[in-house]
Amino acid sequence: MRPTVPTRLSIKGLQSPIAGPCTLDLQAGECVAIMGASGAGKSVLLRLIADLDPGSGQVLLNGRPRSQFSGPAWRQQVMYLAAEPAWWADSVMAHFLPDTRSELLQLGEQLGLRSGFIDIPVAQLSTGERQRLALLRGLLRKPQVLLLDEPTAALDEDSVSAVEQLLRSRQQQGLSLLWVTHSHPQASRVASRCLRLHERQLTPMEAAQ
Ligand SMILES: Nc1ncnc2c1ncn2[C@@H]1O[C@H](COP(=O)(O)OP(=O)(O)OP(=O)(O)O)[C@@H](O)[C@H]1O
Repeated sequence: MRPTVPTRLSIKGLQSPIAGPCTLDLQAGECVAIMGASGAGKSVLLRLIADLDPGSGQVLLNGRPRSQFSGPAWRQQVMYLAAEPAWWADSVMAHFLPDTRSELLQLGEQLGLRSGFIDIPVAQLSTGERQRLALLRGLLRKPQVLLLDEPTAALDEDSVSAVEQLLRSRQQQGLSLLWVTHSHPQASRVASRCLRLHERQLTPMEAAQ
């Protein structure tokens, strides 16, 4: 008998005036891609799941309702990574805990960030460098679910591969991903299932179309 994979995130009838009602189960270590036209509501849906926008319906993490978490505790576990990440200080390290410095350097190298990136003011990093840095900022907080909003939109091919490889290795450790992308090839590379958001509803689609 195959071992049962636990349900990591369970979404039931989640909706706002813009998206839903949506229902979806995400298993531990699973990646589900979400596609859909510009303006379909993909970012809104991720923000609803992260409890960043008001809505109704149920979201559970490992069977525990979101209502039992504080907002910050929920978002540390079910983390939204925006397409345009926010920065609140000039220095890179101000966005990370001091004891994560060596892991940050090692992961930065793995993602192809230039040497010394840690000491460069955030504003002087390129868009693609900041996008990778935002991903590391999220990963180093050890969430159980990452809600990824076009995480490789600003990246060259090699960096896209490096990001996909790093996330795949985290999935093997149990991290679950909801991955918004406009790229069918990427959806078929990274996801076990692909859903389309259209007219407020999520429907299954073939990843490779
Ligand atoms: N806070 C908000 N209040 C009102 N309308 C909003 C808000 N945020 C987004 N919208 C609207 O909701 C719709 C969906 O926006 P959303 O950003 O989720 O689209 P998307 O599918 O992620 O698009 P893209 O692929 O271009 O990033 C858009 O029409 C947008 O203008």
